[in-house]
Amino acid sequence: MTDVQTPIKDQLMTVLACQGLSKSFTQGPETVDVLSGVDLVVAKGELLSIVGQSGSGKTTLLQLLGGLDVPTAGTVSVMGENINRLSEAKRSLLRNQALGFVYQFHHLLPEFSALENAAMPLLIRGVRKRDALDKAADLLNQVGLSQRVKHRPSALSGGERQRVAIARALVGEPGCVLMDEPTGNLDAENAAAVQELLLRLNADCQTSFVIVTHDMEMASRFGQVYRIAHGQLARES
Ligand SMILES: Nc1ncnc2c1ncn2[C@@H]1O[C@H](COP(=O)(O)OP(=O)(O)OP(=O)(O)O)[C@@H](O)[C@H]1O
Repeated sequence: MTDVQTPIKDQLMTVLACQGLSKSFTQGPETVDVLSGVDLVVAKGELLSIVGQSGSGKTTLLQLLGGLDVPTAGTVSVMGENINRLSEAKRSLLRNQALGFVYQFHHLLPEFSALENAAMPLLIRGVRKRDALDKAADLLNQVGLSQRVKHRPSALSGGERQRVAIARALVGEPGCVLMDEPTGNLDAENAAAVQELLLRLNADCQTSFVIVTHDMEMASRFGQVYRIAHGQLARES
């Protein structure tokens, strides 16, 4: 289903969009309005970073954009499909094919190796195991983990686990990758290598990136900077 309010040209170019997105959390007698009517359009090949104070709603927005949480109001569309109107099975398929994720908790599968974890989106998609593992090995190499492919998550450091999650997010060549503090746990050298990899993929494959970061230097390298404050998302001038 396509969004009838969006012109055809924009639909073709838009990989991810939200309109009037609101989210409130209720705990006991208190309701907190975290997001209040957020609009965002991510075009194919666009690099975009989101900054804001701790607790301002950055992670909440990424969760909603990735279809991992349900908005109180508003819509999220991925490749023109309103994800909250899809069945769970169709939403999972669309997420697998169109999006990559690096969230703060990396959700690596503990019983699988780094290589298998990184290959997981392709294995789920039904890609031949040998091809999936080869592609995953290439990405792990690019994030500096070629010596750790057989390790399980429990035998990896926090930064290494983060890099496995980055390889997993990129392995399926999604149209758009959502990243929550992707270099937060990394030393300067590895953070720089990851940034270069993301920028290269953006240039070579037209991958779009939405990156939440506290690092203003990284934000400024990642295209347009948006700031969340008081439930609103605004472009930094
Ligand atoms: N499941 C939940 N139930 C209740 N409140 C929640 C829930 N998830 C988030 N919140 C609240 O929503 C607000 C925004 O949280 P969020 O994690 O999106 O902030 P953030 O900008 O990502 O912060 P940080 O930079 O510290 O990671 C916070 O005040 C948080 O307490």
